[in-house]
Amino acid sequence: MKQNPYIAVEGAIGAGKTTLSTMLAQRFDFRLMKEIVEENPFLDKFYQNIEEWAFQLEMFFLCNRYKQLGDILLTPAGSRQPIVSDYHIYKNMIFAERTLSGVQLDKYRQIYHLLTDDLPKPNLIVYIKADLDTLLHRIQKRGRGFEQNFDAGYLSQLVEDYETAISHIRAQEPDTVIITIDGNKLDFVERPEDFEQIVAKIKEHL
Ligand SMILES: Nc1ncnc2c1ncn2[C@@H]1O[C@H](COP(=O)(O)OP(=O)(O)O)[C@@H](O)[C@H]1O
Ligand SMILES: Nc1nc2c(ncn2[C@H]2C[C@H](O)[C@@H](COP(=O)(O)O)O2)c(=O)[nH]1
Repeated sequence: MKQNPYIAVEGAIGAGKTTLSTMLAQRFDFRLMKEIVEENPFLDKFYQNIEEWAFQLEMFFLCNRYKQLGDILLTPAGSRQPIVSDYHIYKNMIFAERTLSGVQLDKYRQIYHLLTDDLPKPNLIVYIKADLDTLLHRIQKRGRGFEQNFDAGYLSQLVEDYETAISHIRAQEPDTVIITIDGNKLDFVERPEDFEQIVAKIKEHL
């Protein structure tokens, strides 16, 4: 990856994406793209009734991510700052395939492809792979009101969905480097040496 570095950090809810991407942006002096969570008007309602609110929520995430990425990525490549983002655009499909069905999913898929097919993709993905217990613990630690009493079944399905999605990206985007890190063992928050290990792996591809 010599030109236009664009790193996306991915992993299931609570894996540490925002934390790690913030640390990486600081370390490499890259532009940080963080998704909007607290101002999302549908998340609270969604967790109270997934079926009722899923379409509005998925569309909101899709439009926000498209706007945020498009504003930055659809500028001439030469003038673009290196980027680290706490999501990959495909995250939309991971969630939508889980929360939507029937006509709504069909329409969502069409809109997703229309909006995102021409967006430049990251050249490097850091995939934080963590098991259910670790994720539940971190979601609790984060302490967002709407995520308390989190449905372990939903999260467990998402953990599997992420595995499938990473395999899909590996097949569809063969030029993308994917670095998988063990989110159960590596504690980049508390142990500087763990963070340095991740930085060193990324540097091999910069
Ligand atoms: N490797 C880690 N070790 C310990 N705590 C972590 C680690 N990564 C994240 N955390 C903590 O877990 C919570 C969720 O992290 P966050 O970055 O918000 O995850 P995500 O963006 O993937 O949902 C935060 O409170 C964060 O400080
Ligand atoms: N149904 C969806 N939920 C989403 C999506 N993106 C994020 N989220 C939820 C999951 C968390 O409760 C919260 C923050 O996400 P993190 O992955 O940063 O923990 O928002 C989505 O596309 N669909």
